[in-house]
Amino acid sequence: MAERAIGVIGAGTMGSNIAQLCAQYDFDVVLRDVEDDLVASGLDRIETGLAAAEDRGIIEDASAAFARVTGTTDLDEVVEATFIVEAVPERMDLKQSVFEELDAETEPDVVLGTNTSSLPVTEIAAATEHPERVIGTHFFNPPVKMKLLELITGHHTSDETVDRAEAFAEDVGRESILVDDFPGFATSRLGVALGMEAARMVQEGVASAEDIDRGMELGYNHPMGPLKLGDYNGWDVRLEIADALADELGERFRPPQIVRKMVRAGDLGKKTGRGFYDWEGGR
Ligand SMILES: NC(=O)c1ccc[n+]([C@@H]2O[C@H](COP(=O)([O-])OP(=O)(O)OC[C@H]3O[C@@H](n4cnc5c(N)ncnc54)[C@H](O)[C@@H]3O)[C@@H](O)[C@H]2O)c1
Repeated sequence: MAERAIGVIGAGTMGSNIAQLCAQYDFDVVLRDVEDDLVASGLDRIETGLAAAEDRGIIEDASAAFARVTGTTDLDEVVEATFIVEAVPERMDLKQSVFEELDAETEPDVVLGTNTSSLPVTEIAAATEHPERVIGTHFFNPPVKMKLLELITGHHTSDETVDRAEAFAEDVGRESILVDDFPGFATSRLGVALGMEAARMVQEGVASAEDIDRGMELGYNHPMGPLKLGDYNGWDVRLEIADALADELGERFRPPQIVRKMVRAGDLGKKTGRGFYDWEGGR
Protein backbone atom coordinates (compact mmCIF):
# COMPACT_ATOMS: atom_id res chain seq x y z
CA MET A 1 0.00 0.00 0.00
CA ALA A 2 1.44 3.37 -1.00
CA GLU A 3 1.26 5.88 1.81
CA ARG A 4 -1.04 8.85 1.22
CA ALA A 5 0.29 11.26 3.79
CA ILE A 6 2.90 11.23 6.52
CA GLY A 7 2.31 12.45 10.06
CA VAL A 8 5.24 13.61 12.20
CA ILE A 9 4.85 14.07 15.95
CA GLY A 10 7.37 16.53 17.39
CA ALA A 11 8.73 19.49 15.41
CA GLY A 12 12.21 19.54 16.99
CA THR A 13 15.61 18.71 15.48
CA MET A 14 14.58 15.34 14.07
CA GLY A 15 10.85 15.78 13.48
CA SER A 16 11.21 18.94 11.39
CA ASN A 17 13.95 17.37 9.29
CA ILE A 18 11.99 14.13 8.77
CA ALA A 19 9.03 16.27 7.65
CA GLN A 20 11.32 18.15 5.23
CA LEU A 21 12.62 14.87 3.82
CA CYS A 22 9.08 13.57 3.22
CA ALA A 23 8.07 16.83 1.51
CA GLN A 24 11.16 16.63 -0.71
CA TYR A 25 9.94 13.21 -1.83
CA ASP A 26 6.46 14.53 -2.73
CA PHE A 27 4.53 13.40 0.33
CA ASP A 28 1.92 15.55 2.04
CA VAL A 29 3.09 15.96 5.62
CA VAL A 30 1.35 17.01 8.81
CA LEU A 31 3.75 18.10 11.54
CA ARG A 32 2.51 18.32 15.10
CA ASP A 33 4.00 19.87 18.22
CA VAL A 34 2.45 20.98 21.51
CA GLU A 35 2.87 24.78 21.21
CA ASP A 36 2.25 27.14 18.29
CA ASP A 37 5.73 28.69 18.52
CA LEU A 38 7.37 25.24 18.40
CA VAL A 39 5.36 24.40 15.29
CA ALA A 40 6.31 27.77 13.77
CA SER A 41 10.02 27.31 14.39
CA GLY A 42 9.86 23.76 12.97
CA LEU A 43 8.19 25.14 9.84
CA ASP A 44 10.85 27.89 9.58
CA ARG A 45 13.61 25.30 9.64
CA ILE A 46 11.82 23.28 6.95
CA GLU A 47 11.36 26.34 4.71
CA THR A 48 15.05 27.26 5.07
CA GLY A 49 16.10 23.65 4.49
CA LEU A 50 13.95 23.32 1.37
CA ALA A 51 15.32 26.59 -0.05
CA ALA A 52 18.86 25.26 0.50
CA ALA A 53 17.88 21.98 -1.22
CA GLU A 54 16.60 23.96 -4.22
CA ASP A 55 19.82 26.02 -4.34
CA ARG A 56 21.84 22.81 -4.44
CA GLY A 57 19.67 21.36 -7.20
CA ILE A 58 18.32 18.55 -4.96
CA ILE A 59 14.73 19.63 -5.56
CA GLU A 60 13.23 21.79 -8.27
CA ASP A 61 10.63 23.81 -6.42
CA ALA A 62 11.06 24.61 -2.73
CA SER A 63 7.78 26.54 -2.45
CA ALA A 64 5.80 23.64 -3.93
CA ALA A 65 7.46 21.27 -1.46
CA PHE A 66 6.83 23.63 1.46
CA ALA A 67 3.17 23.89 0.43
CA ARG A 68 2.88 20.14 1.09
CA VAL A 69 3.71 20.64 4.79
CA THR A 70 1.05 21.58 7.33
CA GLY A 71 1.96 22.49 10.88
CA THR A 72 -0.49 22.00 13.72
CA THR A 73 -0.94 21.53 17.45
CA ASP A 74 -4.12 19.58 16.77
CA LEU A 75 -3.83 15.79 16.80
CA ASP A 76 -7.02 15.48 14.70
CA GLU A 77 -5.13 16.76 11.65
CA VAL A 78 -2.39 14.14 11.98
CA VAL A 79 -4.73 11.18 12.19
CA GLU A 80 -5.52 11.58 8.47
CA ALA A 81 -2.00 10.32 7.70
CA THR A 82 -1.42 6.65 6.80
CA PHE A 83 2.10 6.50 8.27
CA ILE A 84 3.08 8.43 11.40
CA VAL A 85 6.60 8.94 12.77
CA GLU A 86 6.98 10.01 16.39
CA ALA A 87 10.00 12.20 17.26
CA VAL A 88 9.33 13.52 20.78
CA PRO A 89 12.05 13.56 23.49
CA GLU A 90 13.68 10.28 24.52
CA ARG A 91 11.54 9.45 27.59
CA MET A 92 9.60 6.23 27.91
CA ASP A 93 6.64 7.77 29.79
CA LEU A 94 6.26 10.49 27.13
CA LYS A 95 6.61 8.08 24.19
CA GLN A 96 4.06 5.72 25.75
CA SER A 97 1.52 8.49 26.30
CA VAL A 98 1.95 9.67 22.69
CA PHE A 99 1.47 6.11 21.39
CA GLU A 100 -1.55 5.52 23.60
CA GLU A 101 -3.12 8.66 22.18
CA LEU A 102 -2.19 7.85 18.55
CA ASP A 103 -3.51 4.32 18.96
CA ALA A 104 -6.84 5.58 20.25
CA GLU A 105 -7.26 8.28 17.59
CA THR A 106 -6.11 6.54 14.39
CA GLU A 107 -7.46 3.68 12.27
CA PRO A 108 -5.69 0.39 13.08
CA ASP A 109 -4.13 0.20 9.59
CA VAL A 110 -2.07 3.35 10.19
CA VAL A 111 1.60 2.48 10.81
CA LEU A 112 3.06 4.05 13.95
CA GLY A 113 6.84 4.52 13.81
CA THR A 114 9.06 5.71 16.65
CA ASN A 115 12.32 7.56 16.09
CA THR A 116 13.73 6.39 19.43
CA SER A 117 17.49 5.92 19.37
CA SER A 118 17.68 3.61 22.39
CA LEU A 119 14.35 2.78 24.07
CA PRO A 120 12.78 -0.68 23.63
CA VAL A 121 10.23 -0.53 20.81
CA THR A 122 8.32 -3.42 22.40
CA GLU A 123 7.76 -1.37 25.56
CA ILE A 124 6.57 1.68 23.60
CA ALA A 125 4.21 -0.59 21.60
CA ALA A 126 2.88 -2.10 24.83
CA ALA A 127 1.02 1.17 25.44
CA THR A 128 -1.20 0.42 22.39
CA GLU A 129 -4.01 -2.00 21.62
CA HIS A 130 -2.41 -2.71 18.22
CA PRO A 131 1.30 -3.34 18.81
CA GLU A 132 1.51 -5.11 15.43
CA ARG A 133 1.51 -1.74 13.67
CA VAL A 134 4.31 -0.22 15.79
CA ILE A 135 7.88 -0.23 14.48
CA GLY A 136 11.13 1.60 15.19
CA THR A 137 11.92 4.08 12.39
CA HIS A 138 15.32 5.34 13.51
CA PHE A 139 16.52 8.17 11.29
CA PHE A 140 20.01 9.64 11.68
CA ASN A 141 20.83 13.29 12.14
CA PRO A 142 20.21 15.05 9.81
CA PRO A 143 17.66 12.79 8.09
CA VAL A 144 17.82 14.68 4.77
CA LYS A 145 21.53 13.86 4.49
CA MET A 146 21.96 10.53 6.26
CA LYS A 147 21.06 7.60 4.01
CA LEU A 148 20.27 5.04 6.72
CA LEU A 149 16.87 4.23 8.16
CA GLU A 150 17.25 1.60 10.89
CA LEU A 151 13.98 -0.31 11.24
CA ILE A 152 13.43 -2.07 14.55
CA THR A 153 10.84 -4.77 15.01
CA GLY A 154 9.11 -4.98 18.37
CA HIS A 155 7.92 -8.31 19.75
CA HIS A 156 4.53 -8.00 18.01
CA THR A 157 5.44 -6.00 14.87
CA SER A 158 3.72 -7.60 11.87
CA ASP A 159 5.30 -8.51 8.54
CA GLU A 160 2.91 -6.10 6.85
CA THR A 161 4.17 -3.25 9.02
CA VAL A 162 7.77 -4.16 8.15
CA ASP A 163 6.90 -4.26 4.43
CA ARG A 164 5.29 -0.83 4.61
CA ALA A 165 8.18 0.65 6.58
CA GLU A 166 10.67 -0.75 4.06
CA ALA A 167 8.62 0.69 1.19
CA PHE A 168 8.42 4.04 3.00
CA ALA A 169 12.23 4.07 3.44
CA GLU A 170 12.63 3.54 -0.29
CA ASP A 171 10.00 6.19 -1.09
CA VAL A 172 11.99 8.81 0.85
CA GLY A 173 15.29 7.76 -0.72
CA ARG A 174 16.74 6.02 2.35
CA GLU A 175 18.28 2.57 2.67
CA SER A 176 16.87 0.48 5.46
CA ILE A 177 18.32 -2.23 7.66
CA LEU A 178 16.11 -4.50 9.74
CA VAL A 179 17.03 -5.05 13.37
CA ASP A 180 15.39 -6.96 16.19
CA ASP A 181 14.53 -5.05 19.36
CA PHE A 182 17.81 -5.48 21.29
CA PRO A 183 19.37 -2.79 23.49
CA GLY A 184 21.23 -0.26 21.33
CA PHE A 185 19.78 -1.86 18.17
CA ALA A 186 22.55 -2.38 15.60
CA THR A 187 23.99 1.10 15.24
CA SER A 188 24.07 2.62 18.74
CA ARG A 189 25.45 -0.61 20.21
CA LEU A 190 28.45 -0.76 17.89
CA GLY A 191 28.94 2.99 17.73
CA VAL A 192 28.97 3.34 21.51
CA ALA A 193 31.27 0.32 21.93
CA LEU A 194 33.79 1.83 19.51
CA GLY A 195 33.59 5.30 21.07
CA MET A 196 33.99 3.99 24.63
CA GLU A 197 36.93 1.76 23.71
CA ALA A 198 38.61 4.73 22.02
CA ALA A 199 38.07 6.78 25.21
CA ARG A 200 39.52 3.92 27.29
CA MET A 201 42.59 3.97 25.05
CA VAL A 202 43.11 7.68 25.79
CA GLN A 203 42.70 6.89 29.50
CA GLU A 204 45.34 4.14 29.27
CA GLY A 205 47.75 6.38 27.36
CA VAL A 206 47.76 4.27 24.19
CA ALA A 207 47.74 7.35 21.94
CA SER A 208 46.34 10.88 21.75
CA ALA A 209 42.70 11.45 20.78
CA GLU A 210 43.86 12.99 17.50
CA ASP A 211 46.04 9.99 16.63
CA ILE A 212 43.36 7.44 17.54
CA ASP A 213 40.88 9.29 15.32
CA ARG A 214 43.35 9.65 12.46
CA GLY A 215 44.13 5.95 12.74
CA MET A 216 40.48 5.02 12.16
CA GLU A 217 39.98 7.67 9.49
CA LEU A 218 43.05 6.81 7.42
CA GLY A 219 43.48 3.14 8.26
CA TYR A 220 39.85 2.01 8.36
CA ASN A 221 38.24 4.60 6.09
CA HIS A 222 35.88 5.89 8.78
CA PRO A 223 34.78 9.37 7.66
CA MET A 224 35.24 10.61 11.23
CA GLY A 225 37.18 9.08 14.15
CA PRO A 226 35.18 7.77 17.14
CA LEU A 227 36.31 10.48 19.58
CA LYS A 228 35.47 13.38 17.30
CA LEU A 229 32.15 11.72 16.54
CA GLY A 230 31.46 11.40 20.28
CA ASP A 231 32.25 15.11 20.66
CA TYR A 232 29.62 15.81 18.01
CA ASN A 233 27.01 13.47 19.57
CA GLY A 234 27.60 14.65 23.16
CA TRP A 235 29.28 12.39 25.75
CA ASP A 236 26.33 12.77 28.12
CA VAL A 237 24.08 11.12 25.52
CA ARG A 238 26.72 8.45 24.76
CA LEU A 239 27.24 7.74 28.49
CA GLU A 240 23.53 7.27 29.08
CA ILE A 241 23.34 4.71 26.27
CA ALA A 242 26.52 2.93 27.45
CA ASP A 243 25.18 2.64 31.01
CA ALA A 244 21.88 1.26 29.69
CA LEU A 245 23.77 -1.24 27.50
CA ALA A 246 25.91 -2.32 30.48
CA ASP A 247 22.80 -2.84 32.61
CA GLU A 248 21.15 -4.98 29.94
CA LEU A 249 24.05 -6.72 28.23
CA GLY A 250 26.78 -6.87 30.85
CA GLU A 251 30.08 -5.42 32.00
CA ARG A 252 31.68 -5.42 28.54
CA PHE A 253 29.70 -2.23 27.86
CA ARG A 254 30.64 -0.48 31.16
CA PRO A 255 31.97 2.96 30.12
CA PRO A 256 35.49 4.06 31.15
CA GLN A 257 36.02 6.47 34.04
CA ILE A 258 37.40 9.19 31.77
CA VAL A 259 34.00 9.63 30.10
CA ARG A 260 32.16 9.78 33.42
CA LYS A 261 34.61 12.43 34.66
CA MET A 262 34.27 14.48 31.49
CA VAL A 263 30.48 14.43 31.81
CA ARG A 264 30.68 15.46 35.49
CA ALA A 265 32.98 18.31 34.49
CA GLY A 266 30.58 19.44 31.76
CA ASP A 267 33.03 18.60 28.95
CA LEU A 268 30.29 17.09 26.80
CA GLY A 269 31.82 17.82 23.40
CA LYS A 270 31.04 20.39 20.73
CA LYS A 271 27.88 21.69 22.43
CA THR A 272 29.81 22.83 25.54
CA GLY A 273 32.96 23.86 23.67
CA ARG A 274 35.15 21.06 25.00
CA GLY A 275 35.28 17.28 24.88
CA PHE A 276 38.24 15.28 23.62
CA TYR A 277 38.80 18.34 21.40
CA ASP A 278 38.82 22.02 22.23
CA TRP A 279 36.03 23.39 20.01
CA GLU A 280 36.29 26.96 21.21
CA GLY A 281 39.93 27.16 20.32
CA GLY A 282 38.93 25.64 16.95
CA ARG A 283 41.05 22.52 17.30
N1 LIG B 1 18.94 14.62 17.80
C1 LIG B 1 19.53 13.54 17.29
O1 LIG B 1 20.69 13.58 16.86
C2 LIG B 1 18.76 12.25 17.18
C3 LIG B 1 19.22 11.25 16.30
C4 LIG B 1 18.49 10.05 16.18
C5 LIG B 1 17.34 9.88 16.94
N2 LIG B 1 16.94 10.85 17.83
C6 LIG B 1 15.71 10.62 18.59
O2 LIG B 1 14.67 11.41 18.02
C7 LIG B 1 13.74 11.79 19.04
C8 LIG B 1 13.56 13.30 19.03
O3 LIG B 1 14.81 13.91 19.25
P1 LIG B 1 15.09 15.44 18.90
O4 LIG B 1 16.56 15.62 19.01
O5 LIG B 1 14.37 15.81 17.64
O6 LIG B 1 14.34 16.16 20.13
P2 LIG B 1 13.91 17.69 20.25
O7 LIG B 1 13.90 17.98 21.71
O8 LIG B 1 14.70 18.55 19.34
O9 LIG B 1 12.38 17.71 19.71
C9 LIG B 1 11.33 17.06 20.34
C10 LIG B 1 10.05 17.86 20.09
O10 LIG B 1 8.93 17.08 20.52
C11 LIG B 1 7.98 17.97 21.05
N3 LIG B 1 6.99 17.26 21.85
C12 LIG B 1 7.04 16.88 23.15
N4 LIG B 1 5.90 16.24 23.49
C13 LIG B 1 5.12 16.21 22.39
C14 LIG B 1 3.81 15.69 22.10
N5 LIG B 1 3.12 15.06 23.04
N6 LIG B 1 3.31 15.84 20.86
C15 LIG B 1 4.04 16.48 19.90
N7 LIG B 1 5.28 16.99 20.11
C16 LIG B 1 5.79 16.86 21.34
C17 LIG B 1 8.83 18.98 21.81
O11 LIG B 1 8.08 20.16 22.09
C18 LIG B 1 9.99 19.18 20.86
O12 LIG B 1 9.75 20.25 19.95
C19 LIG B 1 14.28 11.21 20.35
O13 LIG B 1 13.68 9.97 20.58
C20 LIG B 1 15.78 11.03 20.05
O14 LIG B 1 16.37 10.03 20.84
C21 LIG B 1 17.61 12.04 17.95
